[in-house]
Amino acid sequence: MHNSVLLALWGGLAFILYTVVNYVREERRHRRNAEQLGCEPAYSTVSKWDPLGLRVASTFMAEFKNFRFVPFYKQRMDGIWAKEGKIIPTMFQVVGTTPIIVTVEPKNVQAILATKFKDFGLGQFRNKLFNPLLGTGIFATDGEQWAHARAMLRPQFARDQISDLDLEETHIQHLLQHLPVKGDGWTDVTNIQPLFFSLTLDSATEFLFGQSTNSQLFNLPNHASKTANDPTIFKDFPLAFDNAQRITSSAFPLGETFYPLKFGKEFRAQVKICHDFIDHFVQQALTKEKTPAGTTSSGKQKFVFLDAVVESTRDPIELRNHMINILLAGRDTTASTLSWVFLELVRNPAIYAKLRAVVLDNFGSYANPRNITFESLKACSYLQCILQESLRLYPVVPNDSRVALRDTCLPQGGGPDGSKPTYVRKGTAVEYPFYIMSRRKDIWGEDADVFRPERFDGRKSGWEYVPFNGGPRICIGQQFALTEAAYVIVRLLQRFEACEGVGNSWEPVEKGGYGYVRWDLGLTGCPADGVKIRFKEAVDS
Ligand code: HEM
Repeated sequence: MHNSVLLALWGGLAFILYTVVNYVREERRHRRNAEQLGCEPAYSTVSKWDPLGLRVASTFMAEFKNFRFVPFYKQRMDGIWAKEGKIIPTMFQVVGTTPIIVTVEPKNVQAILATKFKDFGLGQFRNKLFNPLLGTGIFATDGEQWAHARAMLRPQFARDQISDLDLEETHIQHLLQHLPVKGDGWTDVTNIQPLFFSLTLDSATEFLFGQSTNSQLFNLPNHASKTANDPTIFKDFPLAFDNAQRITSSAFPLGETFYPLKFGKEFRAQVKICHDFIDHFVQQALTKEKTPAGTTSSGKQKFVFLDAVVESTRDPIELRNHMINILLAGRDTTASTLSWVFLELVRNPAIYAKLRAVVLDNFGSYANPRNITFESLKACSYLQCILQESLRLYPVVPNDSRVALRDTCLPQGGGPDGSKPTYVRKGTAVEYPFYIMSRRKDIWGEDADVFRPERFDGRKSGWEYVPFNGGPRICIGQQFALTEAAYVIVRLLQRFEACEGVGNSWEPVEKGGYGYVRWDLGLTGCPADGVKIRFKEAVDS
C-alpha cells in the first residue's frame, strides 16, 4: 500500500481513538458531577425507533406550518401524562438531534430565571439568529453586553414616563375611525387584530421617537390627503418589520447549521428598510438642538425615549440596536394581548357586560370619561384580573427557553417520581413552556382551560405564573404594556355596549384541531385567524 494512504489510515484511526477516549472521559466526568449533585435522570421521551428525534422534528415543523404548534405541544405532554397515569413536569427529549430538557415545574423555572441565573443564558444560537435584525440589543445578548443594555434602558420605564395617556387617546381616536357605526347602531364585522397592531406601532413609535408612524391613518381609505407629506419610509416600515420578524422566527427550526439559508436577499431587503427607519430618527436625535419635545395636555413635558438614551450614548449603531429591540418588545406583545382579550370577551358576553359595568363605574362614559390614570387603571381589580387571566391562557411568549452556560442542575425532575435534581450539561437547551404550566390542572384547578378572570381576585402568584418571566431578566415593559392595554379596553368598552364574534373558530377535535384556537407563532404569538367582531354603539357614548 502506498505510504500516504497508510499515513491517512493511521491518522484516521488516531482521530477516532482520540474522539472515543474523549467521549468516555467526558461521560465519566458528567456522571461524577451528577452523582455529587445528587442528580438522577429525568423522564425521557426519546423513542428507540427515533433516537435522533428526526420524526419528532418533522411533526413539530408540520404543526408549526398549520399554526397548531402551541396547543399541539400541550396535547403531546397531556398524552404522556395520561399514558403514565401521573403528571411529569420535567422531561428529556431530542428534537432533530438537539437534546432539550422541557420543564413546567415552577421550582425549576425559578432556578432557570433567578436562583441559577448565571448558569443559563439565551445562548449562542438565539443571539446569532436575532443578530441581523436586532444587532447586539437587549434581546440578542448575554453577560456584560446584556447588563449594559439593561442598565441603560430600564430607567426610561419609570412610571411617570410610561403613563402618558394623552398620547394613547390620539391613537384610540384613529382606531375608532376604522370602526364607524352604521344606521342600525352596529359597526361592520371587522378583524380588530390588525387594528391593534397598527395602534401599538403608532403609540410605540411616538413614545420611542417622539413621532408616530400614524399607520392607522395610512390605512384609512382617504389616507393620501392626510399623509402625503410623510416620508415613504413610514409607509414601508410596518410590513417590512413584520416580514423580517417572520423570516427570523421561521429560521429557528432549521437549527444552528442551516438557519442562514433563510437570510437571503429578500430578508436583507426587509432588514434594510427597518434599519433605515430607525436610523432616520437616530440621526435626527443626534443632530437636533436640545429642545423640549412639547408638552402634554396636562402641562407635563413630553417624554421621548430616544432623546433620553442619547444622553448615555451617541454611537448610532448602539442607538439603533436599543431602539429596534424596544420597538419589537413593545409593539407585538401588547397588540397580541389585546387580541386575545377580545377573542375571549366576544365569546363571553356575561364577562363583557360585567367588565363594562365596572368600567363605567370607575371611569365614566365614553363622552364623559373621568379619572383614567396609571394608578386608577392599576387599581381597577376586575380589569387587571381580565388581563392576568388572558395572559395565563394566552401568554404571548408561550414557550421560552435558555441554554446552560455551564454544567449545572435543576432542583426537580430527576428519578422515578421527579423529586430529585436533574443534571444539565453545558450547552443543553432548557425549555419552559409557560402555556403548558399555566394550564396545569393540578395547579389551576379542573377549569384550568376556562377563561375565568375571578380566579385572580386576591391571588398572589408565584413562579407558576410568569407571563413576563421573572428574575434579573424580567420584562421591563410590563407596566407600560398593562397600562396601554387597560386604557384601550376601557375606551372601547365605554364606546361600545356589546359585541359579537363572527366566525372566530375554536378548531374542534373532530376537524383535526385540539379544541383550541390556532396560534400564529412568530417571535410572539397571536390568534392565527384574527379576531372578527362587530360592536354595538353605547347609547350613553
Ligand atoms: C403583554 C405584553 C408583554 C409581555 C407578555 C411581555 C413578555 C416578556 C417576556 C416573557 C420577556 C422575557 C423574554 C426572554 O428573556 O426570553 C420579556 C422581556 C422584555 N420585554 Fe416584555 N412583554 C410585554 C410587553 C413589553 C413592552 C410593552 C415592552 C417595552 C416597551 C417590553 C420590553 C421588554 C424588554 C426590553 C425585555 C428584555 C428584558 C431583558 O432581557 O433584560 N415588553 N417580555
